[in-house]
Amino acid sequence: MSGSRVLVLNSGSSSVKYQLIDMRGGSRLAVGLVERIGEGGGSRVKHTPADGESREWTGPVPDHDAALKAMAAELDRDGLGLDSPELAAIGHRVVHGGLRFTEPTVIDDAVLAEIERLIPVAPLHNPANLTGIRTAQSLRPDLPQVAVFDTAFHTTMPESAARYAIDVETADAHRIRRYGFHGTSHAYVSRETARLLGRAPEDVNVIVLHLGNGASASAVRGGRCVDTSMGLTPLEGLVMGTRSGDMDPAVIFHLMRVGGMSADEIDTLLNKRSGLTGLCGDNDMREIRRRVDAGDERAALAFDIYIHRLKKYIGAYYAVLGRVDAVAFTAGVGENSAPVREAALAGLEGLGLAVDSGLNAVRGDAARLISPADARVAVAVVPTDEEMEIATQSYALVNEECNPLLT
Ligand SMILES: Nc1ncnc2c1ncn2[C@@H]1O[C@H](COP(=O)(O)OP(=O)(O)O)[C@@H](O)[C@H]1O
Ligand SMILES: CC(=O)OP(=O)(O)O
Ligand SMILES: [Mg+2]
Repeated sequence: MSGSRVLVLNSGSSSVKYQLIDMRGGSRLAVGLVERIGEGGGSRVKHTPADGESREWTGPVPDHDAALKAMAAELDRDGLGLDSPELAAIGHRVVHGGLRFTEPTVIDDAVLAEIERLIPVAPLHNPANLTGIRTAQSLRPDLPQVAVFDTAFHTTMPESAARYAIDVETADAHRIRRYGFHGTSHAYVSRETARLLGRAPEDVNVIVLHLGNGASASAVRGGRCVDTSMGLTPLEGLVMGTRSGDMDPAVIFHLMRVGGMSADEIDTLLNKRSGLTGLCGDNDMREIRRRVDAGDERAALAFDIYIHRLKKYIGAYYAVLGRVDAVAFTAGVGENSAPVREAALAGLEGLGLAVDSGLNAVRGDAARLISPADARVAVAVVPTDEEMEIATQSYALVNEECNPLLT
């Protein structure tokens, strides 16, 4: 293998994020985002080459295939086209890998079929991931395509955390268990937190709070995940932008029997019209905080419900781990919202958890501590970098596959 560049694709339900990374030195040659895919003329493309101005346009991007072609055209304009011999691999974030995929995997027809089979348990994500892979294959059929699975990091969870307390035969027949998601981020952030503390990951217990549009918490003991808040699908756990997180499953029967709703309608309700959006009409934490500060009661209640759930998980994972060295906040909300971080830990001084309000208010892109100097448990803001992690894992895998001494 001669090339040293990896293109990373993170295809979501209505967006594609991409980065072209040179693995010699780890520099990002281009970073881009196609969002609001399929929303008529309202799609937006933003492309930033490392050595040039950002380009931004809005216009029709009808589907994920078109989004990837728009990305390819933007890369071409910078002389970074997909036909470059410098490209060593394309790395794809794939959300659901079931139990089969515990490691990054070179994609072949059997891998594609398995990702497709898992669509019912990741209906918002796996279809977009598949389109990303198929379009990338059509653009560069000769290049290794690598899948890096959100579920992989969580496969170390013990059965006591991974199983639901339902009839074992029924669960096994349908492979119903807790898989967990955002694993690439939880792995990266827990490792970076150990580095920030100047300790080996094997010696550190961390509660990672990945708070983006989708949100999940995990308990990481010595670098291995022992529990996480998402389950069979990315619907369980924390209150999210548009997803409900935990609730009594009987709500679903009630909505069917008494509310006359179909399974598909309830699926849409819980995945797309719930969470912060369902509670107050907004899913963006910036807007919610603006409304809270202006005295909006619905936004204030939505914020309180979000924080209450988060605090419950922090307490639960404290108990699961027994000893906690650090709590790490990451992703869009975790990295940027000082009010969320402060409220989530308020009143937990008895657990050794506290936030220094001066440090918490400082903005920045680097991993940093926000707990008081004498705190028993470190509290950190650790920006996640799923793309670099996917690129690193993909590049390592294709190099390994090319090394005759290793095969
Ligand atoms: N400056 C900010 N302050 C508060 N929240 C923010 C800020 N910037 C982004 N966010 C939140 O982060 C969310 C997006 O997080 P991100 O991790 O990018 O999500 P995803 O990867 O799921 O698209 C937004 O919906 C918004 O709620
Ligand atoms: C798994 C998941 O919820 O991903 P995202 O946060 O990208 O929607
Ligand atoms: Mg994300």
